[in-house]
Amino acid sequence: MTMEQTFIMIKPDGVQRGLIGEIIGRFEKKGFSLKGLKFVNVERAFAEKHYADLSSRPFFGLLVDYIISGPVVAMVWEGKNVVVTGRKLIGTTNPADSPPGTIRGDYGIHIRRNIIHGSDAVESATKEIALWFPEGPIAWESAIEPWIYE
Ligand SMILES: Nc1ncnc2c1ncn2[C@@H]1O[C@H](COP(=O)(O)OP(=O)(O)OP(=O)(O)O)[C@@H](O)[C@H]1O
Repeated sequence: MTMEQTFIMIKPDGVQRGLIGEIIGRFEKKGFSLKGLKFVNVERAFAEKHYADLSSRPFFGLLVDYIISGPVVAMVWEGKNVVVTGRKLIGTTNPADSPPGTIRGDYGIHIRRNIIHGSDAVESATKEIALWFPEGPIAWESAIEPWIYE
């Protein structure tokens, strides 16, 4: 069975605040499967490419400054409806509108420092995974899959 994949990034504030384990734990405990993981510092040009769709927005420069301000955790997660469900685990862009129980609702306050990124559609997930993981995700099958899906 080919499963949907999404690109998830723990932003520099999430790393600095010690939320890596918490965030990975939420995706893991939900039943999603980790298919790629790297801890990296990104260069300005790379961050601009990742956020190219937002280049005309007034906050673009500060967004790029923020993303390159410290290391990030780049991940590929796999599972049924992982793009949409992953965004639900994350919450809405502004943490103030994000209910408790979501990652941004539980841990964020400021609209830019919202801890985590998740692809917003299957097509952007494919693009972002190719950008961040040109070598391709890791192919493996989790032994607990039969306990998560029927
Ligand atoms: N009005 C704003 N002011 C400042 N920063 C913003 C604003 N809107 C968005 N951002 C920042 O830019 C990022 C990308 O914005 P986008 O509209 O794609 O939101 P998102 O899809 O919820 O977030 P992401 O793409 O990071 O998952 C946001 O996560 C946030 O860090």
